[in-house]
Amino acid sequence: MALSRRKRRRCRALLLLSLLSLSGSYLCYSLLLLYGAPAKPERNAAAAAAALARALAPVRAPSPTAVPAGCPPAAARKKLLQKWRACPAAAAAAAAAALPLAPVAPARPDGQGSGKGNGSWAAAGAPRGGGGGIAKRLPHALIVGVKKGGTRAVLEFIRGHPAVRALGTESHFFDRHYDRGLEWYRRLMPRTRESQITMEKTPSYFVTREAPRRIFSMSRETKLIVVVRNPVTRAISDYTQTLLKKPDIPTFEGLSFRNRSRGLVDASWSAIRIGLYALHLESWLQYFPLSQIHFVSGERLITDPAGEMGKVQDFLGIQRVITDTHFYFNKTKGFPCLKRKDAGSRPRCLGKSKGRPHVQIDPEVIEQLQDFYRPYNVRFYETVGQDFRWD
Ligand SMILES: Nc1ncnc2c1ncn2[C@@H]1O[C@H](COP(=O)(O)OS(=O)(=O)O)[C@@H](OP(=O)(O)O)[C@H]1O
Repeated sequence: MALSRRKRRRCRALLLLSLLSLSGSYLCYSLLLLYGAPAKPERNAAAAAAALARALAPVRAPSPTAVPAGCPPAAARKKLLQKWRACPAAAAAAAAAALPLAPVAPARPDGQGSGKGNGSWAAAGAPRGGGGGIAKRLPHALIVGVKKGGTRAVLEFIRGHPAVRALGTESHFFDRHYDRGLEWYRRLMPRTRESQITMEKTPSYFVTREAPRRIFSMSRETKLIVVVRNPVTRAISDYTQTLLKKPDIPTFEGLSFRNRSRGLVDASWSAIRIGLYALHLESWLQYFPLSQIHFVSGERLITDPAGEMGKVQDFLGIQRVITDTHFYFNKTKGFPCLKRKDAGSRPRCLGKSKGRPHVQIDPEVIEQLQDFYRPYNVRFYETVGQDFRWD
């Protein structure tokens, strides 16, 4: 009798155990079904391609249908831009939703990258190569453009931050030297602690078709900075530089137009082509969400360097260390310069090739080019959710 009671107890225990294991398996399967559903990257990629094609096809006559869901359509350009400013989160969300791969950096409320000081850099983007101590690491953030936008100023200003180390020269890895391999690239970098950000700037990346894919394959977490400037002023700056190197080149007007009287602009000339920001941005948005790209206004960088650099620091997720106290306006140069660090050191202005006088251009030519760029600019403002006021 006592034995059969023991047997019964054992049976009950066994029954209980089987029930528990069955419930456990059921719970696991439910969780798998709930969260583990495989993504459909091909469909997302196709949707991204379609969304981008829709957004960029009517470059000459921007259509309000390009406004993402959540932002009411508007007919007038000004209104359209106001709407975008009113719902930047929707703009960022639409851009992110159209992308083939999920964004890594958390979106800021203004749709411009990660939140201010949101934890250590290492947490936001693990350094690659070299372990935890002082080592050369692949860049976490890149200034990818644009040529003559003010990229040197941004790099020189940000490298004054103790959490940033930057390569001083342009490596041209992702456009000219990609075949040398990532290890070659890494070796070019300055040594950093794990908590520091490694940066590099090469402005030609922005217009290099393969650059977004290559940078993405280095790390999808790479933060991208683009310094943009009125495309007409940028083109004149670019031309001024070329003219100094090759004084025999044709005039700016001659290179800008295929037929000036008919207003046919030659967009195959690189000085003009680089300024078609909306078109170049298309390639980047196929790989990176808008929240991972920060746009610096080249104009505000001159009038309010601390303000623009504050936003760059927020984007990088580092403390606002570079502030008003770091800058002074150098009247002789006509540009902001970095203050002396101590009484013995010299104030630091950028070199002679930065902020030089431009070649004089006929105001009518400037107006024609402004007209040419206007729809591209509008498309660019719409895509990034910011009005750079180049008109
Ligand atoms: N603080 C300060 N000092 C000097 N220059 C400044 C500064 N901030 C922005 N800029 C503008 O930077 C323009 C050069 O842009 P980049 O550095 O991107 O040129 S480059 O592509 O690396 O050649 C340069 O263009 P130009 O004025 O045409 O020379 C400047 O207008």
